Amino acid sequence: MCVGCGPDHPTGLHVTVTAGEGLTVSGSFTVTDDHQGAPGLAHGGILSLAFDEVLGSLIWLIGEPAVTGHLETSYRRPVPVGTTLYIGAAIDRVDGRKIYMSASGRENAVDGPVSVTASAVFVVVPATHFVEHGRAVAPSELSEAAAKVAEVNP
Ligand SMILES: CCCCC/C=C\C/C=C\C/C=C\C/C=C\CCCC(=O)SCCNC(=O)CCNC(=O)[C@H](O)C(C)(C)COP(=O)(O)OP(=O)(O)OC[C@H]1O[C@@H](n2cnc3c(N)ncnc32)[C@H](O)[C@@H]1OP(=O)(O)O
Repeated sequence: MCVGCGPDHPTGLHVTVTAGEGLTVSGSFTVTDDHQGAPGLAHGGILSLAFDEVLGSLIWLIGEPAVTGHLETSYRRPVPVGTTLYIGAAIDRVDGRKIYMSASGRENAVDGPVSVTASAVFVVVPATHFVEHGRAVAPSELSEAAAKVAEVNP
């Protein structure tokens, strides 16, 4: 039910992500009427969510739980409803618990015009972060997340 990636979320972004070379991932999502801000255009906050999701996926490559500390988004072109945004993201450097990342999103093709760029600092946290700070969750929810780590990064 993740609003970014959950396949069963009725109005979520349904972002899909694939690991690339080195510490990179590529993701995509299609902007629907559920993601609209101004008539016919994607809401900027929704686009920011898409970047949080794709950037967040990078943590599965290094196998350490981390959360978004800082996320900065630049909107360079309006993104019409119906667009598929192709987002490439990379870990630029790691400094202690801080993971510096960047990403860019292109319109309708991996080499399409750049619509949005973003940079972020994720901060590594203990796995207990999610148990201590979240609402009570069924153990299966956490084990499904842990299984996702194993699937990507055996
Ligand atoms: C491998 C096993 C995995 C098992 C996992 C199990 C379950 C996982 C379950 C689910 C995960 C699944 C998916 C997640 C995917 C998508 C979600 C997208 C990501 C998000 O949507 S996630 C939600 C939004 N996010 C938050 O909800 C964060 C709230 N916040 C905090 O929880 C704290 O605020 C925290 C932890 C950030 C820091 O707190 P803290 O006390 O631990 O850290 P501290 O202050 O000691 O800082 C240590 C160093 O980070 C620097 N630093 C700190 N804050 C910074 C900032 N904001 N910007 C830049 N740098 C910052 C300091 O400057 C210092 O740097 P230095 O060491 O150089 O001095």
